[in-house]
Amino acid sequence: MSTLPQQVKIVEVGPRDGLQNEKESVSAAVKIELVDRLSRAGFANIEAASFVSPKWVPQMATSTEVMAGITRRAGAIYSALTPNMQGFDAALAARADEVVIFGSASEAFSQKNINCSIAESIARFESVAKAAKEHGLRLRGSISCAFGCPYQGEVSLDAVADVVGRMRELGCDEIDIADTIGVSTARKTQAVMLRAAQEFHLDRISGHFHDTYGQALANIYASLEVGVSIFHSSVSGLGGCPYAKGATGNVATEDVLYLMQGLGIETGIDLDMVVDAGQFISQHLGRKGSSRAGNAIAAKRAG
Ligand SMILES: CC(C)(COP(=O)([O-])OP(=O)([O-])OC[C@H]1O[C@@H](n2cnc3c(N)ncnc32)[C@H](O)[C@@H]1OP(=O)([O-])[O-])[C@@H](O)C(=O)NCCC(=O)NCCSC(=O)C[C@@](C)(O)CC(=O)[O-]
Repeated sequence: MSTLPQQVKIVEVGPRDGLQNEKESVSAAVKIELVDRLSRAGFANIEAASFVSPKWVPQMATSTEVMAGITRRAGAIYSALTPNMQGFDAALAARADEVVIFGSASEAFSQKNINCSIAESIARFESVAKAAKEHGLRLRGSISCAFGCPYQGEVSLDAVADVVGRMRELGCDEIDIADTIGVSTARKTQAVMLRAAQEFHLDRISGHFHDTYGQALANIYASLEVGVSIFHSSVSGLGGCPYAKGATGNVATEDVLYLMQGLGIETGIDLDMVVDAGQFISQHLGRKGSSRAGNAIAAKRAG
């Protein structure tokens, strides 16, 4: 049996990846309350904002207000997506601790999501990366469609490795390997992670899994087996990408925490408080949350 990491970092992406796809506008006050609840639950890293064009993703238009209103937990990292210098300047002004440049391993998705080719996106990210270093901000690179693309289908291991290498050259502190449309399965996940690890430090690679085909937890376990120790998840399983039709939410944080608890892997996060945060946002959105563990724990509490 392979040795699993003793502790992992869970990056909570619900306030950004989770909410960005909601059709009805969610007020800044609700987003702030959500981030604050997650901060109190113990997350060391929360993706709280996205400084993208409001014409492209209207739900994220309140990002400045959200960043100004949250109560920051000492030492925690609050991240924001920044596709270009306009986004970077806004993130800097909003006191983001980490900026996220987001590219793709698929040419077709790159065009749909950020309106440029992969090569153009890397050129655009250069100035963002340089500015992040100058201002002492952490820099994260996110690579969409590393396991498959809704527009072009297959994405090769070499295509993923190429973008990982480019993100490394830009000076990323962490690189996310994202299954945007949740199509991967366990062995494929391991192959992609191991290929990415030929280009970048394994302990700074994160797995970002959507649960569209119900494989996210299996993919996380498979990633643990090959030594990945950073995972993204979304409270209550919120989410989807506006430019990946049919993609469902990220893997639910409650489910990931329940898995880690069972495996005896330390996360530093209070599962009960995350369940409460999940109930809070689900009630606000007027629907039942999609975390299996979250719903089971809430039902057990209710007797
Ligand atoms: C990248 C652009 C801006 C290019 O969009 P563009 O139209 O090519 O950009 P442009 O430079 O020509 O600017 C057009 C307009 O957008 C404005 N603009 C330009 N930049 C900004 C900015 N930063 N903030 C606010 N406004 C901005 C700019 O000011 C201008 O406004 P106008 O003059 O027309 O009024 C656009 O394509 C965009 O915003 N895309 C964002 C798409 C997005 O947010 N997708 C979801 C996040 S990625 C994701 O979810 C995947 C991930 C990370 O979770 C991992 C995974 O699961 O795969």
